[in-house]
Amino acid sequence: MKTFDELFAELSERARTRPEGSGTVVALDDGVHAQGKKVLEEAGEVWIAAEHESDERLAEEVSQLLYRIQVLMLGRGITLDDVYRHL
Ligand SMILES: N=c1c2ncn([C@@H]3O[C@H](COP(=O)(O)OP(=O)(O)OP(=O)(O)O)[C@@H](O)[C@H]3O)c2ncn1[C@@H]1O[C@H](COP(=O)(O)O)[C@@H](O)[C@H]1O
Repeated sequence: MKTFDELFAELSERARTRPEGSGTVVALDDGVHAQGKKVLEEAGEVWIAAEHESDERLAEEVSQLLYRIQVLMLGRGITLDDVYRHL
């Protein structure tokens, strides 16, 4: 189990060290356009799960959306503080 901040730290490290086999490295190399499409896709899956699926499935879809949001943030080079300033 990990928090939002811990996942961001882990993904930042993946971006820095680019380990072989990392899906995050591939997603970052795909660029911001593809990263944005993934955010939209996952957001749609969250919506569908919220209306039609179990709490467990919804939680899983939300986790994937949070992951895709973080990949997009890293793709654009913004930090958690850049976002938290607006909360
Ligand atoms: N939390 C996640 C996470 N959530 C979602 N995903 C990716 O998103 C996919 C699910 O999204 P989709 O619904 O688009 O599934 P899919 O269509 O079957 O997958 P694709 O063909 O689109 O890749 C998963 O198969 C993962 O590839 C994640 N990939 C990685 N993480 C975490 O990120 C960290 C770094 O991971 P790596 O970079 O892979 O080492 C680790 O802690 C992982 O647990």
